[in-house]
Amino acid sequence: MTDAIACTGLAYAFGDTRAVDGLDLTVREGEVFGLLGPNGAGKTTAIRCVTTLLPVPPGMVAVLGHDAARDRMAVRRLLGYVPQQLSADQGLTGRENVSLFARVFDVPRRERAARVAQALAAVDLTDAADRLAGTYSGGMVRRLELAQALVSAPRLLILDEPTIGLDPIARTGVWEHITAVREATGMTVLVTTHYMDEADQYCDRVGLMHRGRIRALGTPVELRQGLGERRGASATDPLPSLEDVFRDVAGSGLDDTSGDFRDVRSTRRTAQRVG
Ligand SMILES: Nc1ncnc2c1ncn2[C@@H]1O[C@H](COP(=O)(O)OP(=O)(O)OP(=O)(O)O)[C@@H](O)[C@H]1O
Repeated sequence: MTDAIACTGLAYAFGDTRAVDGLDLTVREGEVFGLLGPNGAGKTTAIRCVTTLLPVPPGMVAVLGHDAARDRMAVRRLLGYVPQQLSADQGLTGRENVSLFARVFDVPRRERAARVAQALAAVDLTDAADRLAGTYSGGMVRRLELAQALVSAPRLLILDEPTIGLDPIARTGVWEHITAVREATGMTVLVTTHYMDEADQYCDRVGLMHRGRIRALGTPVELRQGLGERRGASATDPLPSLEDVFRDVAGSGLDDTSGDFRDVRSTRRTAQRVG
């Protein structure tokens, strides 16, 4: 089976900052894969390389068998992307927002209305579809963005911190919709999150990224058992949490020196606008 994403020695630098530094990563078709890591680990940069928004040399990134450098348009057609920054226009209704994406992604004119309605229904926004997005709650806005990404029926859905700034109930709502769409369509989902409990509950596999590379990879249970064994825990001891694994891998990455001004500013701005 072709992998949904294959990154081989992926590297990307902003000046002297090596944001992604030799990333090897395979995401299998049909799985929900969580990319975790402290602020500044390189998650968003890696995602932007996969989505072709940042240019990479041939051979570093393939999406469903298409090289991101050689076959950029094919890659773009296969994926739906919900960035950290909000992409919905608050002056348009939910339906208008999704229709705009349908046009941009060349959904055939005859099918457009039905596909827009289907995408809105998939995220439970049918009743609110004709209200201005500016009147939506934070959770509804995130679901609307999910509908925008789904309307082109992508085979790979990429979500950068889809639940940031949401309350626990809205977070659960977003995840339940992601899970339901994945089950209905079999699409692959790559998601970044800082919420370890979400990764533990909803991701089939997770990769912990630190300083531009994957430092641990596996199912949440495998990673938690692995840490338990390294600590010499007995079979009856409770498993360490995914957060313990994260601290073990990222170590100093979780102290006050992780990330920089830009990271804090962008995270706050996103959280404020969603919340
Ligand atoms: N446009 C840019 N210009 C300069 N440096 C950048 C730019 N984008 C990212 N960086 C730097 O690259 C590194 C990786 O950033 P990136 O946003 O990929 O991390 P991240 O893991 O997504 O972080 P977060 O969890 O805060 O979103 C950081 O040191 C960041 O400051």
